[in-house]
Amino acid sequence: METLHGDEAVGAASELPVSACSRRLEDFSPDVLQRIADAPTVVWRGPRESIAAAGATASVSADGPDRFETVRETATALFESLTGDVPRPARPRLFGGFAFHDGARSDTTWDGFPDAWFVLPRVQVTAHNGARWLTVTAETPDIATERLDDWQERLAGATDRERSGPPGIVDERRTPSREDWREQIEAALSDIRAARLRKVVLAQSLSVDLAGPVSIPDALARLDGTYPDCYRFAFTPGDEAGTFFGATPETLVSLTDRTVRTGALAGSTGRGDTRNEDEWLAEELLDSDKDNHEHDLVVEAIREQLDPVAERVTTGKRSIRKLATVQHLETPIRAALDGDRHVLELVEALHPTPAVGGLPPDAALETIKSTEAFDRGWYAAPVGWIDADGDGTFAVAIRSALARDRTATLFAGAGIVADSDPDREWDEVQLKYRPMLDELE
Ligand SMILES: C=C(O[C@@H]1C=C(C(=O)O)C=C[C@H]1O)C(=O)O
Repeated sequence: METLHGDEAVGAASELPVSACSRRLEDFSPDVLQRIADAPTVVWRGPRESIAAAGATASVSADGPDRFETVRETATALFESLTGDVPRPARPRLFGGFAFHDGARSDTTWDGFPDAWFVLPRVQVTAHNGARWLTVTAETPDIATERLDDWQERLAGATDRERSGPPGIVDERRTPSREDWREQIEAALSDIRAARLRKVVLAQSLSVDLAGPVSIPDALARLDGTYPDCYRFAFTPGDEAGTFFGATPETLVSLTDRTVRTGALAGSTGRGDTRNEDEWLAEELLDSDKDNHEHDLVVEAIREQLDPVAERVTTGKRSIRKLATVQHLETPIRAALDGDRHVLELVEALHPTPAVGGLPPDAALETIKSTEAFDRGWYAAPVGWIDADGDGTFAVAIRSALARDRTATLFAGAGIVADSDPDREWDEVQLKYRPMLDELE
């Protein structure tokens, strides 16, 4: 495996010949690869396609503020040296993600997850529109063909097994405590009143000890059922790193050719126990000045980032996005770009949107860093894929957890604006833990 780091990455990648080949597969269970492959592994499931991948023909990691550019340049060089004819849905892609902050780490929770890490998998299984493909990459066409035969056999030979349930939680630690949270929110509110901030998204972390290890394939299978229109993802960069997984409703950006799909998702309430209560909560959210303000800031910021690179930016109708435990205000945003751009240029411009960061961006990031007593790592940061055309899809990695051995760390946050109430925001964060907690307890 070729591991490329920082500045060396671009030169090394362009010298690396890579061959890809692919074959249609008959029926097999989509989570087989995850169960039988060693790290690194990746799972990426969107509403329209489902991908599992393993091994590394090449990988790139980068640190610091240049991490987007390093990955973009390395990816471009790597794809230039890629040969082989593969049907579009099965095309080889680089999968990976970024850390939320570009500064130094404040603890060891995220060891094994660089500030940026992307992998060109050796083996990739793609399900799209009812068809399945096995794609492999290798240093030479001969090795690729051998690998294709080998993996086809291994996948066909894997037997089904019983699914396990959630492992169960034996202990938990919350950061911050409820009291500290109140103080943090009050401090943010006073910055908002003093006009130093307009909005800041403050997060919490919940570390749990488990009665046993989590089965990520089984957790994802359950998340598929509960969150079919979310991005379900799992990244395991190495043996020791653990797995960062989740089911996020939030698209950061999806680029196909010159068409950008994104959206604002901000402003939250719970789900009702009855249909009437649920509708009442939705109406209240649609009418809430506080939530509409919180949401407007996100729409405005995304439009502002896209305007300089777009011929046209269009904003759709604001509506309610209902998820199993929360409902959000959502506005779809589309843009037609004024020229060819790499998806990572857009990722860099958009991350973090005020849905997970705040406004003004620098003041909000400083507040987050000085307030949160844990490292966000990859939480609320971009995760997704890039292809040879520079297209790709990135989601915002919320509703997520980092699982390692018999522990897991969950993360969730809430947007603080004038009129936010610390106790309501606390409750909102607890609802946002639910998707991951339900997989653990
Ligand atoms: C920050 C999170 O969610 C974000 C914050 C929201 C809000 O404050 O209303 C809603 C959706 C997300 O954009 C999270 O789930 O951790």
